[in-house]
Amino acid sequence: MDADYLPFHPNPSKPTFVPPAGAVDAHCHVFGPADTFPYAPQRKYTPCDAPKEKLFELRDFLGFERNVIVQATCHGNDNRALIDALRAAGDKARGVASVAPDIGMDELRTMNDAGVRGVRFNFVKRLVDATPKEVFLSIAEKIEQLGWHIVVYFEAQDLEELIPFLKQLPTTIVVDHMGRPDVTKGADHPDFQRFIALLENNENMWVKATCPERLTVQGPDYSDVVPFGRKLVEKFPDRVIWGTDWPHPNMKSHMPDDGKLVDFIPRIAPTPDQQKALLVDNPMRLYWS
Ligand SMILES: O=C(O)c1cc(C(=O)O)oc(=O)c1
Repeated sequence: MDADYLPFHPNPSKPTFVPPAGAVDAHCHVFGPADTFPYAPQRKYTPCDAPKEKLFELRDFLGFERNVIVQATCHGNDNRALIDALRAAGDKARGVASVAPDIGMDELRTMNDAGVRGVRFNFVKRLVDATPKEVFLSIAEKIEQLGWHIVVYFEAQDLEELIPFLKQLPTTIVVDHMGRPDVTKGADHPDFQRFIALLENNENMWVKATCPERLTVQGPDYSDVVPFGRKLVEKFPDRVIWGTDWPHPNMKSHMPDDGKLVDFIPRIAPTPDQQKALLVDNPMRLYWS
């Protein structure tokens, strides 16, 4: 583990908010264990181990029933830890993989049988080296045949340049972590309004109302992130999903208490209908239908 790497919270608090029956933690990861599933040589960080057993324990403790496990960049295109976790969870988990452009349809079908339903395209420069757009487009063509979708992780300042590429993708697209807005600019700032307009004009684009702990500048009550999450839930009630982002890679300012992250949900989705759509209906439609 990197010297300055913060491990996940050792004893998260029990949330006050009780998720509705069938709730899905729709963005989380498994790391290693390194002696069984080594981290990728080309990784840009070395995390602590965060095995599937700990993820499933947290799922039950927080009151969720299912996970969508997203391949993290520390494992590169080696999805073995993800597949292992999916096979252990059976119908309680689905996955989003990271694949190389030369992957065959047989291997994709095997991943689909294990519960993979999407691939991830990462544009965050501190996490990955750039991938040529045509490489991503060739992967998109293959996974479209399986009915999979594409999760995209980018920073707000890169959005403008990415829009033409995003419009070329033939599948549903799910944007990680609210598109990482600069919360100091406020939810009415043109930057976030442009992101809202992009989703309004592209019905195939979904968004994750996740990671207040990464976006806040005020600190662990995350109040400066509430307006952003609430706006997305109000504008896109049937295209928004939520997740813990456990085990929270690369956190520097603090390590979030996962119970407190769950208590963030009613602040951005105040009504039971919004909570059911965010936590059950939307992720079930995207990953279990
Ligand atoms: O902001 C991050 O550092 C981060 C990294 C990864 C990953 O390494 O895959 O995934 C995330 O959802 C967030």
